[in-house]
Amino acid sequence: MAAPRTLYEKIWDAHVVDRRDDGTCLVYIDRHLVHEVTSPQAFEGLRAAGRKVRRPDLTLAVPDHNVPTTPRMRGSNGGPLLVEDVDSAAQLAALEANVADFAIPYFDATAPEQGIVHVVGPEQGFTLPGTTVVCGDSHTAAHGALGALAFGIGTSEVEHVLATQTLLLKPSRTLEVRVEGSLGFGVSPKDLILAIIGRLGTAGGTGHVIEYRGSTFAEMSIEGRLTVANMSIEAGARSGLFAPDEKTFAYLQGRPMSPKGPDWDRAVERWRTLVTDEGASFDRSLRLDASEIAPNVTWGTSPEDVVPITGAVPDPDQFADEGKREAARRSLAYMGLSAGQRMEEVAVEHVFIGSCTNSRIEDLRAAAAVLQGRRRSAAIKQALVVPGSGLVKRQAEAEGLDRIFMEAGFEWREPGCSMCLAMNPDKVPPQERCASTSNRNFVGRQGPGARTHLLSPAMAAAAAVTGRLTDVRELVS
Ligand SMILES: CC(C)[C@H](C(=O)O)[C@@H](O)C(=O)O
Ligand code: SF4
Repeated sequence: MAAPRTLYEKIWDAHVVDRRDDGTCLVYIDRHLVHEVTSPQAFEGLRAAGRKVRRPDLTLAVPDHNVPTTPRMRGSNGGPLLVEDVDSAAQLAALEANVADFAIPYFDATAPEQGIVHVVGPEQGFTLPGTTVVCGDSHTAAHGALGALAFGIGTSEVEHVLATQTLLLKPSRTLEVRVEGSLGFGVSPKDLILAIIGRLGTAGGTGHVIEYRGSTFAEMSIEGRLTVANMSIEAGARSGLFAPDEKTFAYLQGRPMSPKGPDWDRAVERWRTLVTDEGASFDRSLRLDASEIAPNVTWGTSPEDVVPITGAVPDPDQFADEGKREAARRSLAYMGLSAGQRMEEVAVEHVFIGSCTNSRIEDLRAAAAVLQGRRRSAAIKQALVVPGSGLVKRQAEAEGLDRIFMEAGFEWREPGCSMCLAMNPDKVPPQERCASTSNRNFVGRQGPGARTHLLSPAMAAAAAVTGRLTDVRELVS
Protein backbone atom coordinates (compact mmCIF):
# COMPACT_ATOMS: atom_id res chain seq x y z
CA MET A 1 0.00 0.00 0.00
CA ALA A 2 1.16 3.55 -0.75
CA ALA A 3 2.68 5.46 2.14
CA PRO A 4 0.22 7.79 3.91
CA ARG A 5 0.48 11.39 2.71
CA THR A 6 -0.59 14.77 3.99
CA LEU A 7 -3.03 16.88 2.00
CA TYR A 8 -0.15 19.12 0.96
CA GLU A 9 1.85 16.17 -0.34
CA LYS A 10 -1.12 14.90 -2.34
CA ILE A 11 -1.69 18.21 -4.10
CA TRP A 12 2.03 18.72 -4.63
CA ASP A 13 2.59 15.23 -6.09
CA ALA A 14 -0.35 15.69 -8.46
CA HIS A 15 1.21 18.84 -9.92
CA VAL A 16 4.89 17.95 -10.29
CA VAL A 17 5.78 17.91 -13.98
CA ASP A 18 9.51 17.36 -13.56
CA ARG A 19 11.88 16.81 -10.66
CA ARG A 20 15.51 17.92 -10.72
CA ASP A 21 18.37 16.30 -8.86
CA ASP A 22 18.64 19.22 -6.43
CA GLY A 23 14.99 18.70 -5.40
CA THR A 24 13.62 21.67 -7.36
CA CYS A 25 10.41 20.77 -9.17
CA LEU A 26 8.60 22.14 -12.17
CA VAL A 27 5.03 22.45 -10.92
CA TYR A 28 1.87 22.88 -12.95
CA ILE A 29 -0.26 25.89 -12.05
CA ASP A 30 -4.04 25.56 -12.38
CA ARG A 31 -5.11 29.12 -11.63
CA HIS A 32 -3.39 32.48 -11.92
CA LEU A 33 -4.84 35.66 -10.46
CA VAL A 34 -3.49 38.98 -11.65
CA HIS A 35 -3.74 42.49 -10.21
CA GLU A 36 -2.38 45.86 -11.30
CA VAL A 37 0.60 46.18 -8.94
CA THR A 38 2.75 43.14 -9.66
CA SER A 39 1.86 42.44 -13.31
CA PRO A 40 3.04 45.35 -15.52
CA GLN A 41 6.68 44.26 -15.79
CA ALA A 42 5.66 40.65 -16.31
CA PHE A 43 3.58 41.61 -19.34
CA GLU A 44 6.43 43.82 -20.58
CA GLY A 45 8.72 40.82 -20.34
CA LEU A 46 6.33 38.73 -22.45
CA ARG A 47 6.14 41.47 -25.05
CA ALA A 48 9.92 41.84 -25.19
CA ALA A 49 10.28 38.08 -25.73
CA GLY A 50 7.46 37.98 -28.28
CA ARG A 51 5.54 35.45 -26.19
CA LYS A 52 1.85 34.89 -25.65
CA VAL A 53 0.03 34.01 -22.45
CA ARG A 54 -0.03 30.22 -22.48
CA ARG A 55 -3.46 29.77 -20.83
CA PRO A 56 -5.51 32.96 -20.69
CA ASP A 57 -8.47 30.76 -19.77
CA LEU A 58 -6.77 29.83 -16.48
CA THR A 59 -5.95 33.44 -15.71
CA LEU A 60 -8.19 36.08 -14.14
CA ALA A 61 -7.36 39.75 -13.67
CA VAL A 62 -8.95 42.36 -11.43
CA PRO A 63 -7.78 45.78 -10.19
CA ASP A 64 -7.91 46.21 -6.42
CA HIS A 65 -4.91 47.89 -4.76
CA ASN A 66 -4.94 51.27 -6.46
CA VAL A 67 -8.61 51.82 -7.18
CA PRO A 68 -10.28 54.59 -5.23
CA THR A 69 -13.18 53.39 -3.09
CA THR A 70 -15.32 56.39 -3.93
CA PRO A 71 -17.71 56.06 -6.91
CA ARG A 72 -15.77 55.26 -10.07
CA MET A 73 -15.99 57.02 -13.37
CA ARG A 74 -14.43 56.72 -16.77
CA GLY A 75 -13.48 59.56 -19.08
CA SER A 76 -15.64 60.30 -22.10
CA ASN A 77 -16.27 57.49 -24.63
CA GLY A 78 -15.40 54.79 -22.10
CA GLY A 79 -11.88 56.21 -21.72
CA PRO A 80 -9.53 55.30 -18.88
CA LEU A 81 -10.71 55.21 -15.30
CA LEU A 82 -10.51 58.65 -13.73
CA VAL A 83 -7.92 58.28 -10.98
CA GLU A 84 -6.15 61.30 -9.59
CA ASP A 85 -2.85 59.73 -8.56
CA VAL A 86 -0.64 59.54 -11.66
CA ASP A 87 1.18 56.31 -10.75
CA SER A 88 -2.05 54.53 -9.85
CA ALA A 89 -3.72 55.73 -13.03
CA ALA A 90 -0.76 54.43 -15.06
CA GLN A 91 -0.85 51.00 -13.36
CA LEU A 92 -4.59 50.68 -13.85
CA ALA A 93 -4.35 51.73 -17.49
CA ALA A 94 -1.48 49.27 -18.02
CA LEU A 95 -3.57 46.41 -16.63
CA GLU A 96 -6.45 47.31 -18.97
CA ALA A 97 -4.11 47.40 -21.98
CA ASN A 98 -2.44 44.14 -20.98
CA VAL A 99 -5.62 42.13 -20.48
CA ALA A 100 -6.87 43.41 -23.84
CA ASP A 101 -3.62 42.60 -25.66
CA PHE A 102 -3.28 39.13 -24.11
CA ALA A 103 -7.00 38.24 -24.09
CA ILE A 104 -7.19 37.66 -20.34
CA PRO A 105 -10.56 37.45 -18.57
CA TYR A 106 -10.98 40.65 -16.61
CA PHE A 107 -13.36 42.30 -14.16
CA ASP A 108 -12.83 46.00 -14.67
CA ALA A 109 -13.05 48.57 -11.90
CA THR A 110 -16.70 49.28 -12.63
CA ALA A 111 -17.82 45.64 -13.04
CA PRO A 112 -20.25 44.28 -10.44
CA GLU A 113 -17.83 41.38 -9.81
CA GLN A 114 -14.80 43.60 -9.17
CA GLY A 115 -13.17 43.32 -5.79
CA ILE A 116 -10.04 42.27 -3.93
CA VAL A 117 -8.42 39.46 -5.85
CA HIS A 118 -8.55 37.09 -2.84
CA VAL A 119 -12.24 37.73 -2.33
CA VAL A 120 -13.09 37.42 -6.03
CA GLY A 121 -11.29 34.10 -6.69
CA PRO A 122 -13.23 32.01 -4.14
CA GLU A 123 -16.47 33.87 -4.73
CA GLN A 124 -16.40 33.18 -8.49
CA GLY A 125 -15.48 29.51 -8.05
CA PHE A 126 -12.20 30.26 -9.86
CA THR A 127 -10.41 28.81 -6.82
CA LEU A 128 -11.18 25.09 -6.47
CA PRO A 129 -10.06 22.33 -4.08
CA GLY A 130 -6.91 20.47 -5.05
CA THR A 131 -5.76 23.14 -7.51
CA THR A 132 -2.55 25.14 -7.44
CA VAL A 133 -3.35 28.86 -7.28
CA VAL A 134 -0.82 31.66 -7.59
CA CYS A 135 -0.90 35.44 -7.69
CA GLY A 136 1.75 38.11 -7.46
CA ASP A 137 0.56 38.85 -3.97
CA SER A 138 1.55 37.52 -0.58
CA HIS A 139 -1.99 36.95 0.70
CA THR A 140 -2.74 34.38 -1.96
CA ALA A 141 -2.54 31.86 0.88
CA ALA A 142 -6.19 32.80 1.53
CA HIS A 143 -7.36 30.46 -1.22
CA GLY A 144 -6.11 27.51 0.83
CA ALA A 145 -9.37 27.83 2.76
CA LEU A 146 -10.98 25.90 -0.09
CA GLY A 147 -8.30 23.21 -0.16
CA ALA A 148 -6.19 24.82 -2.90
CA LEU A 149 -2.40 24.94 -2.64
CA ALA A 150 -2.10 28.70 -3.01
CA PHE A 151 0.85 31.02 -2.63
CA GLY A 152 2.18 34.42 -3.53
CA ILE A 153 4.86 34.83 -6.19
CA GLY A 154 7.13 37.62 -7.37
CA THR A 155 6.85 39.54 -10.63
CA SER A 156 9.42 37.42 -12.49
CA GLU A 157 7.45 34.32 -11.49
CA VAL A 158 4.24 36.01 -12.66
CA GLU A 159 5.90 36.27 -16.07
CA HIS A 160 6.98 32.61 -15.91
CA VAL A 161 3.43 31.46 -15.13
CA LEU A 162 1.93 33.68 -17.82
CA ALA A 163 4.35 32.23 -20.37
CA THR A 164 4.38 28.56 -19.32
CA GLN A 165 1.62 27.87 -16.78
CA THR A 166 4.32 26.33 -14.58
CA LEU A 167 6.70 27.38 -11.81
CA LEU A 168 10.01 26.14 -10.46
CA LEU A 169 9.57 25.41 -6.76
CA LYS A 170 11.18 23.60 -3.86
CA PRO A 171 8.90 21.40 -1.78
CA SER A 172 7.85 22.80 1.61
CA ARG A 173 7.86 21.22 5.03
CA THR A 174 4.52 20.59 6.71
CA LEU A 175 3.17 22.20 9.89
CA GLU A 176 0.00 21.04 11.53
CA VAL A 177 -1.95 23.64 13.49
CA ARG A 178 -4.56 21.71 15.42
CA VAL A 179 -7.26 23.52 17.37
CA GLU A 180 -10.07 21.75 19.22
CA GLY A 181 -13.27 23.07 20.78
CA SER A 182 -15.61 25.99 20.17
CA LEU A 183 -14.64 29.65 20.07
CA GLY A 184 -16.30 31.62 22.86
CA PHE A 185 -18.88 34.39 22.58
CA GLY A 186 -17.40 37.40 20.77
CA VAL A 187 -14.35 35.42 19.63
CA SER A 188 -13.88 35.09 15.87
CA PRO A 189 -11.59 33.34 13.40
CA LYS A 190 -9.53 36.57 13.26
CA ASP A 191 -8.85 36.31 16.99
CA LEU A 192 -7.79 32.71 16.51
CA ILE A 193 -5.36 33.39 13.67
CA LEU A 194 -3.89 36.33 15.60
CA ALA A 195 -3.36 33.97 18.55
CA ILE A 196 -1.71 31.43 16.26
CA ILE A 197 0.64 34.06 14.80
CA GLY A 198 1.38 35.27 18.32
CA ARG A 199 2.47 31.73 19.22
CA LEU A 200 4.37 30.89 16.06
CA GLY A 201 5.95 34.31 15.53
CA THR A 202 6.33 35.87 12.09
CA ALA A 203 9.14 33.48 11.19
CA GLY A 204 7.64 30.39 12.86
CA GLY A 205 6.13 29.01 9.68
CA THR A 206 9.06 29.76 7.37
CA GLY A 207 9.53 27.06 4.74
CA HIS A 208 6.30 25.33 5.79
CA VAL A 209 2.79 24.85 4.50
CA ILE A 210 0.34 24.92 7.39
CA GLU A 211 -2.61 22.54 7.50
CA TYR A 212 -5.36 23.74 9.85
CA ARG A 213 -6.96 20.73 11.55
CA GLY A 214 -9.28 19.94 14.41
CA SER A 215 -12.89 20.50 15.40
CA THR A 216 -12.62 24.30 15.63
CA PHE A 217 -11.78 24.54 11.94
CA ALA A 218 -14.35 21.88 11.01
CA GLU A 219 -17.02 24.04 12.68
CA MET A 220 -15.76 27.21 11.01
CA SER A 221 -17.53 28.78 8.01
CA ILE A 222 -15.70 29.16 4.70
CA GLU A 223 -15.51 32.90 5.31
CA GLY A 224 -13.79 32.22 8.64
CA ARG A 225 -11.41 29.76 7.03
CA LEU A 226 -10.53 32.39 4.41
CA THR A 227 -9.62 34.79 7.21
CA VAL A 228 -7.39 32.19 8.84
CA ALA A 229 -5.70 30.94 5.67
CA ASN A 230 -5.18 34.54 4.53
CA MET A 231 -2.90 35.33 7.45
CA SER A 232 -0.78 32.15 7.20
CA ILE A 233 1.82 34.30 5.48
CA GLU A 234 2.04 36.53 8.55
CA ALA A 235 3.39 33.50 10.40
CA GLY A 236 5.98 33.18 7.65
CA ALA A 237 4.32 30.14 6.06
CA ARG A 238 4.32 29.54 2.32
CA SER A 239 0.67 28.67 2.40
CA GLY A 240 -2.23 27.50 4.58
CA LEU A 241 -4.54 24.61 3.81
CA PHE A 242 -7.91 23.31 4.91
CA ALA A 243 -9.13 19.91 3.75
CA PRO A 244 -12.27 20.50 1.67
CA ASP A 245 -15.47 19.23 3.28
CA GLU A 246 -19.25 19.49 2.88
CA LYS A 247 -19.09 23.20 3.76
CA THR A 248 -16.57 23.75 0.97
CA PHE A 249 -18.74 21.93 -1.56
CA ALA A 250 -21.86 23.85 -0.48
CA TYR A 251 -19.97 27.13 -0.77
CA LEU A 252 -18.73 26.35 -4.28
CA GLN A 253 -21.84 24.79 -5.78
CA GLY A 254 -23.43 27.11 -8.34
CA ARG A 255 -20.62 29.69 -8.33
CA PRO A 256 -20.12 31.18 -11.83
CA MET A 257 -16.84 29.33 -12.56
CA SER A 258 -17.46 26.16 -10.54
CA PRO A 259 -17.93 22.91 -12.47
CA LYS A 260 -21.53 22.20 -13.49
CA GLY A 261 -23.76 19.11 -13.95
CA PRO A 262 -21.93 15.77 -14.22
CA ASP A 263 -18.59 17.62 -14.00
CA TRP A 264 -19.64 18.88 -10.57
CA ASP A 265 -20.40 15.37 -9.30
CA ARG A 266 -17.10 14.04 -10.60
CA ALA A 267 -15.25 16.98 -9.06
CA VAL A 268 -16.82 16.47 -5.63
CA GLU A 269 -15.92 12.79 -5.76
CA ARG A 270 -12.31 13.71 -6.45
CA TRP A 271 -12.29 16.46 -3.81
CA ARG A 272 -13.38 13.99 -1.15
CA THR A 273 -9.99 12.27 -1.48
CA LEU A 274 -8.23 15.52 -0.51
CA VAL A 275 -7.56 14.71 3.12
CA THR A 276 -4.44 13.94 5.08
CA ASP A 277 -4.22 10.15 5.34
CA GLU A 278 -4.39 8.39 8.66
CA GLY A 279 -0.80 7.86 9.81
CA ALA A 280 0.70 10.65 7.68
CA SER A 281 3.14 12.75 9.64
CA PHE A 282 3.83 16.48 9.79
CA ASP A 283 7.26 17.96 10.25
CA ARG A 284 5.95 20.08 13.11
CA SER A 285 2.78 20.56 15.08
CA LEU A 286 1.16 23.33 17.17
CA ARG A 287 -1.88 22.65 19.31
CA LEU A 288 -4.30 25.13 20.83
CA ASP A 289 -7.54 24.94 22.73
CA ALA A 290 -10.26 27.21 21.29
CA SER A 291 -11.68 27.92 24.74
CA GLU A 292 -8.44 29.71 25.68
CA ILE A 293 -8.73 32.26 22.89
CA ALA A 294 -9.93 35.79 23.78
CA PRO A 295 -10.61 38.67 21.40
CA ASN A 296 -7.11 39.78 20.44
CA VAL A 297 -5.50 43.04 19.35
CA THR A 298 -1.99 43.91 18.26
CA TRP A 299 0.10 46.40 20.21
CA GLY A 300 3.16 46.72 17.95
CA THR A 301 4.32 46.89 14.35
CA SER A 302 4.45 43.17 13.63
CA PRO A 303 1.44 40.82 13.37
CA GLU A 304 3.05 38.62 16.07
CA ASP A 305 2.68 41.47 18.61
CA VAL A 306 -0.61 40.05 19.85
CA VAL A 307 -2.25 40.46 23.23
CA PRO A 308 -5.79 39.74 24.51
CA ILE A 309 -7.92 42.88 24.72
CA THR A 310 -8.01 42.35 28.47
CA GLY A 311 -4.21 42.61 28.58
CA ALA A 312 -1.65 45.39 28.57
CA VAL A 313 1.19 46.68 26.40
CA PRO A 314 4.17 44.45 27.24
CA ASP A 315 7.35 45.76 28.80
CA PRO A 316 10.18 45.47 26.22
CA ASP A 317 12.59 44.51 29.02
CA GLN A 318 10.61 41.31 29.58
CA PHE A 319 11.50 39.83 26.17
CA ALA A 320 14.07 37.05 26.22
CA ASP A 321 16.51 38.23 23.56
CA GLU A 322 18.06 41.61 22.86
CA GLY A 323 16.77 41.70 19.27
CA LYS A 324 13.18 41.42 20.48
CA ARG A 325 13.73 43.94 23.26
CA GLU A 326 15.07 46.46 20.78
CA ALA A 327 12.26 45.77 18.28
CA ALA A 328 9.64 46.20 21.01
CA ARG A 329 11.14 49.51 22.12
CA ARG A 330 11.09 50.79 18.54
CA SER A 331 7.51 49.54 18.11
CA LEU A 332 6.28 51.30 21.22
CA ALA A 333 7.95 54.55 20.20
CA TYR A 334 6.33 54.34 16.75
CA MET A 335 2.97 53.34 18.19
CA GLY A 336 3.01 56.06 20.85
CA LEU A 337 2.34 53.51 23.61
CA SER A 338 4.04 52.79 26.91
CA ALA A 339 4.73 49.52 28.70
CA GLY A 340 1.95 48.48 31.05
CA GLN A 341 -0.74 50.59 29.39
CA ARG A 342 -4.07 48.69 29.33
CA MET A 343 -5.13 47.88 25.79
CA GLU A 344 -8.69 48.97 26.60
CA GLU A 345 -7.42 52.46 27.38
CA VAL A 346 -5.92 53.01 23.94
CA ALA A 347 -7.93 55.67 22.08
CA VAL A 348 -8.36 55.37 18.29
CA GLU A 349 -9.38 58.01 15.72
CA HIS A 350 -9.96 55.76 12.72
CA VAL A 351 -11.77 52.49 12.10
CA PHE A 352 -11.31 50.38 8.99
CA ILE A 353 -13.48 47.38 8.25
CA GLY A 354 -12.24 45.72 5.07
CA SER A 355 -9.25 44.01 3.36
CA CYS A 356 -8.93 40.49 1.98
CA THR A 357 -8.80 39.24 5.57
CA ASN A 358 -12.16 40.56 6.76
CA SER A 359 -14.39 42.03 4.04
CA ARG A 360 -16.71 39.15 3.25
CA ILE A 361 -20.39 39.03 4.07
CA GLU A 362 -19.97 37.34 7.46
CA ASP A 363 -17.44 39.95 8.50
CA LEU A 364 -19.85 42.73 7.62
CA ARG A 365 -22.68 40.94 9.43
CA ALA A 366 -20.55 40.58 12.56
CA ALA A 367 -19.64 44.27 12.56
CA ALA A 368 -23.22 45.37 11.79
CA ALA A 369 -24.56 43.23 14.65
CA VAL A 370 -22.45 45.30 17.04
CA LEU A 371 -23.34 48.61 15.40
CA GLN A 372 -27.09 48.05 15.18
CA GLY A 373 -28.74 50.76 17.26
CA ARG A 374 -25.36 52.29 18.17
CA ARG A 375 -23.36 55.21 16.82
CA ARG A 376 -19.72 55.89 16.37
CA SER A 377 -18.08 57.93 19.13
CA ALA A 378 -17.53 61.64 18.47
CA ALA A 379 -13.81 60.94 18.92
CA ILE A 380 -13.72 58.91 15.70
CA LYS A 381 -12.63 61.02 12.74
CA GLN A 382 -13.21 58.45 10.05
CA ALA A 383 -14.88 55.05 9.92
CA LEU A 384 -14.84 53.10 6.67
CA VAL A 385 -16.54 49.90 5.60
CA VAL A 386 -15.12 48.59 2.36
CA PRO A 387 -16.79 45.40 1.09
CA GLY A 388 -14.38 42.90 -0.47
CA SER A 389 -16.22 42.77 -3.77
CA GLY A 390 -19.19 44.21 -5.62
CA LEU A 391 -21.08 40.98 -4.95
CA VAL A 392 -20.45 41.25 -1.20
CA LYS A 393 -21.56 44.88 -1.38
CA ARG A 394 -24.83 44.02 -3.08
CA GLN A 395 -25.52 41.14 -0.72
CA ALA A 396 -24.93 43.41 2.27
CA GLU A 397 -27.24 46.03 0.80
CA ALA A 398 -29.93 43.40 0.24
CA GLU A 399 -29.65 42.56 3.95
CA GLY A 400 -29.82 46.23 4.97
CA LEU A 401 -26.31 46.23 6.45
CA ASP A 402 -25.33 49.38 4.54
CA ARG A 403 -28.04 51.31 6.40
CA ILE A 404 -26.85 50.02 9.77
CA PHE A 405 -23.32 51.13 8.95
CA MET A 406 -24.35 54.55 7.68
CA GLU A 407 -26.69 55.17 10.61
CA ALA A 408 -23.78 54.33 12.89
CA GLY A 409 -21.66 56.98 11.16
CA PHE A 410 -19.62 54.75 8.83
CA GLU A 411 -18.89 55.47 5.17
CA TRP A 412 -20.07 52.73 2.81
CA ARG A 413 -17.47 52.43 0.04
CA GLU A 414 -16.73 50.69 -3.25
CA PRO A 415 -14.65 47.47 -3.15
CA GLY A 416 -10.86 47.48 -3.08
CA CYS A 417 -7.82 47.14 -0.82
CA SER A 418 -8.47 50.64 0.51
CA MET A 419 -6.94 51.51 3.87
CA CYS A 420 -5.27 48.09 4.18
CA LEU A 421 -2.26 49.68 2.53
CA ALA A 422 -1.59 53.24 1.51
CA MET A 423 -1.62 52.75 -2.27
CA ASN A 424 -4.86 54.66 -2.89
CA PRO A 425 -6.53 57.74 -1.39
CA ASP A 426 -7.68 55.93 1.80
CA LYS A 427 -4.98 56.65 4.37
CA VAL A 428 -4.54 57.16 8.10
CA PRO A 429 -2.80 60.50 8.83
CA PRO A 430 0.61 60.56 10.58
CA GLN A 431 0.58 59.66 14.29
CA GLU A 432 -3.13 58.85 14.19
CA ARG A 433 -4.40 55.47 15.27
CA CYS A 434 -6.60 52.99 13.46
CA ALA A 435 -8.53 49.94 14.63
CA SER A 436 -8.23 47.84 11.49
CA THR A 437 -9.52 44.45 10.36
CA SER A 438 -6.62 44.09 7.90
CA ASN A 439 -3.61 41.80 8.25
CA ARG A 440 -0.50 43.96 8.55
CA ASN A 441 0.42 46.56 11.16
CA PHE A 442 3.82 47.40 9.65
CA VAL A 443 5.39 50.84 10.01
CA GLY A 444 3.70 53.15 7.50
CA ARG A 445 1.35 50.45 6.24
CA GLN A 446 -1.80 52.60 6.42
CA GLY A 447 0.06 55.83 5.63
CA PRO A 448 3.33 57.43 6.73
CA GLY A 449 3.44 57.50 10.55
CA ALA A 450 0.04 55.77 10.85
CA ARG A 451 -0.51 53.48 13.84
CA THR A 452 -2.40 50.25 13.23
CA HIS A 453 -4.09 47.85 15.65
CA LEU A 454 -5.23 44.61 14.03
CA LEU A 455 -8.47 43.10 15.31
CA SER A 456 -11.70 41.39 14.25
CA PRO A 457 -14.69 43.09 12.55
CA ALA A 458 -16.78 42.92 15.74
CA MET A 459 -13.91 44.42 17.74
CA ALA A 460 -13.43 47.17 15.14
CA ALA A 461 -17.12 48.01 15.40
CA ALA A 462 -16.86 48.11 19.21
CA ALA A 463 -13.87 50.49 18.96
CA ALA A 464 -15.89 52.78 16.70
CA VAL A 465 -18.66 52.97 19.31
CA THR A 466 -16.42 53.80 22.29
CA GLY A 467 -13.52 55.56 20.56
CA ARG A 468 -10.99 53.19 22.12
CA LEU A 469 -9.96 49.55 21.86
CA THR A 470 -12.84 47.74 23.54
CA ASP A 471 -13.74 44.21 24.59
CA VAL A 472 -16.74 43.56 22.34
CA ARG A 473 -17.99 40.96 24.85
CA GLU A 474 -18.61 43.73 27.36
CA LEU A 475 -20.18 46.13 24.90
CA VAL A 476 -22.79 43.71 23.59
CA SER A 477 -23.37 41.41 26.58
C1 LIG B 1 1.03 45.09 -3.35
C2 LIG B 1 1.17 43.63 -3.11
C3 LIG B 1 2.30 43.11 -3.90
C4 LIG B 1 1.25 43.31 -1.63
C5 LIG B 1 1.49 41.84 -1.32
O1 LIG B 1 2.22 41.11 -1.97
O2 LIG B 1 0.95 41.34 -0.40
C6 LIG B 1 -0.01 43.75 -0.94
O3 LIG B 1 -1.12 43.07 -1.37
C7 LIG B 1 0.13 43.61 0.55
O4 LIG B 1 -0.78 43.14 1.19
O5 LIG B 1 1.18 44.02 1.07
S1 SF4 C 1 -6.47 43.86 0.95
FE1 SF4 C 1 -4.49 44.35 1.80
S2 SF4 C 1 -3.51 42.40 2.18
FE2 SF4 C 1 -5.21 42.04 0.81
S3 SF4 C 1 -4.31 42.08 -1.22
FE3 SF4 C 1 -5.07 44.15 -0.75
S4 SF4 C 1 -3.33 45.20 0.12
FE4 SF4 C 1 -2.82 43.03 0.17
